[in-house]
Parts: sequence; C-alpha cells; structure tokens
Amino acid sequence: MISLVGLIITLFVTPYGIYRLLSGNLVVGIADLLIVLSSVIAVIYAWRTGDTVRPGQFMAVTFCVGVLIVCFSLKTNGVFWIYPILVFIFFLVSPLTAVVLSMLMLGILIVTDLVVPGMIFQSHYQLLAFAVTAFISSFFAYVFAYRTQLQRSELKQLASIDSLTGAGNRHTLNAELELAMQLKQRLQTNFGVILFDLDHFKQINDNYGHRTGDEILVQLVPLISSVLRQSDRVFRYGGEEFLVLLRDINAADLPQLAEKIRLNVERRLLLPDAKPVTLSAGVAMLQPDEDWEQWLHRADMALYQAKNNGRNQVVAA
Ligand SMILES: Nc1nc2c(ncn2[C@@H]2O[C@H](COP(=O)(O)OP(=O)(O)OP(=O)(O)O)[C@@H](O)[C@H]2O)c(=O)[nH]1
Repeated sequence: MISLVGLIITLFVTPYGIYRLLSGNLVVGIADLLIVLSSVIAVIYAWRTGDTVRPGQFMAVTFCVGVLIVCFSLKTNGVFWIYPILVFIFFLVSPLTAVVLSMLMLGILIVTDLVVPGMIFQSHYQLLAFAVTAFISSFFAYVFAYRTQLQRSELKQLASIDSLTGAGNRHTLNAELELAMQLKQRLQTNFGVILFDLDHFKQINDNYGHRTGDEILVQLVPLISSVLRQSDRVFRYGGEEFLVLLRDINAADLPQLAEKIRLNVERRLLLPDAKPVTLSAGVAMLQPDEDWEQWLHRADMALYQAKNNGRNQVVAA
C-alpha cells in the first residue's frame, strides 16, 4: 500500500507541483514537490528496512500538512485534494490514528474558516457541504479500514491454529522452533519438548465412531494446557500426535511434567463408556549444537520406544 500510494502521489502530484512552480505559485509548488519527495523517501525506506509503520506515519502526516498548505493557498480549488488524502491515510496508518489525523485536518480547516470567514470557502453553505461530505468519506474509510484490520487478524489467527483442536499448527510450530534455536544460542534459554501420541486411536475411531475420536482430540488440548504454564505451547503435530514446547525447563522436570500430563489424561479423558484414553510420550531437552530436526527426531525415537514398551508411559531421550 505504501508503494502504491507513493506511486499514485508521484504520478499525479508531480505535474501539479511543476505547473504551480511555473505559474509562480511557489508555496503550493514547493508543498506539492515536498509531498512527492517525502513519499519517495518513505517508499525507499520501507523497501530497505521492511518497516512499514514509520514510513506510513511519516507519509500520512506529510500529506495532511501538505494538503492544508494547498487548501490555505488555493482555497476552494485546493479542497478537492482533501478527499483522496482522507482515503490514503486509512491505508497508511492504523484506523484510529487515521481518524485522529483526519479529524485534526478537517477541524483546522473548518475552525479557521469559521474564525476568518471566506479564508477558504465562499459561503457557510459551501463550508457545511464540505464538512458533511468529508465526514461521510472519513466515516466510510474508517469502517472499511477497521473491517480489513479485523479480517486480517482473524485470518492470521486461523492460519496459525489447527481448526479442529485449536492447538498451534505445524506452520506455527516451525516458526516457534526456529525462535527456540535462536534463544538457546543467544541467551542459553533451556527448551524441552514432549511429543505424545494417543494410544490405539484407530480402535477408538473404529469402536466409537470418528465423531467421538474428534471429540477426544478437542477435549485433549485444554486438558493438557491446564497443567502447563502460559509460556508453554501445544501444537498438533500429526493426526493424534501432539507436541508441547516448553521454555525454561530443566532436564529433571521435563519427564515429570510429561508424566503429569499422562496421568491427567488417563484420569480425566474418558470414552463414552468411561474407559480411559491413554497416551505415550517421548521427551527431549534441546542440546547445544543440535538443530531442531535432530531434537525432534530424538523425541520421536523416545516416543517410538514408549509405544514399543507397551504404551501409556513416558520415555526420556
Ligand atoms: N477422529 C479422528 N481420527 C483421526 C484424526 N487424525 C487422524 N486420525 C486417526 O488416528 C488413527 C491413528 O492410527 P494409528 O496411526 O494406527 O495409531 P493408533 O491406532 O493410535 O496406534 P498407536 O499409535 O500405535 O497406539 C488413524 O485411524 C487416523 O485415521 C482426526 O482428526 N480425527
């Protein structure tokens, strides 16, 4: 959006700026060209740094100041520029900041013309028509920007979780594992994983139906989360396989916590005929100089051993 707004401003405002300079209106000419220049600088900065927040704020403020100068200088001829700017700023900054900026800009214009009648508008009727149309434009730009922001955060949330259980998905897990590697290297933070798999889940599906199987998976996640800290995260690793990523945990506590989860599930996760659901788990601490694939592979091997040893147990790598 920053690039698009920058491109449109450069294409459409540059000819005006040059025309105003050539026709002797230095104030508007310089204001127009400064708007173009600051857009170009903001776009380059955004591309170079990847930061879109500060360039967006810079552009929005520059546009508001620039358009005010144009309005005071060209009077009603300049007022038409208010409308695209009112829309642009909602694309550049958060909806709330855009509302504050647009109200400030409209407020300055309206109050100035009320204090000094004829400063911008030719009549009170014109001032009123401008105020009403500008507020309507701002209002709809706000509604649009707010809905877009809401949908974006909902999409982000949906893209990061498993839709059945609400646990984190593989995509989020990979990002969290990368982060764990960095924190281990930089701050020597201790990380551990518990990789677990429900026992005989195929039989559960076969005997009680797929729907009951789904229900068990849904109930499982809050049951596990209830024994974890806020900083610990649960991810769905595969069908009935889950991974718990634990931060600031030591090697002695890790199997104990996994055992607590196992017991909790055995006691509280019950099938329709009150038979318990059990799980097998492999736990592994992140070792220095290993990557996360090796780390998870060790947890996977421990889980494999837990299954081989007869299931419903925890094995430490
Ligand atoms: N209901 C339901 N079943 C699933 C889901 N994802 C995977 N499954 C089933 O989980 C079962 C896993 O079976 P297996 O891999 O043989 O494992 P298991 O029966 O749990 O046996 P062990 O892991 O060796 O104890 C398969 O029948 C899958 O269809 C799901 O989202 N919902």
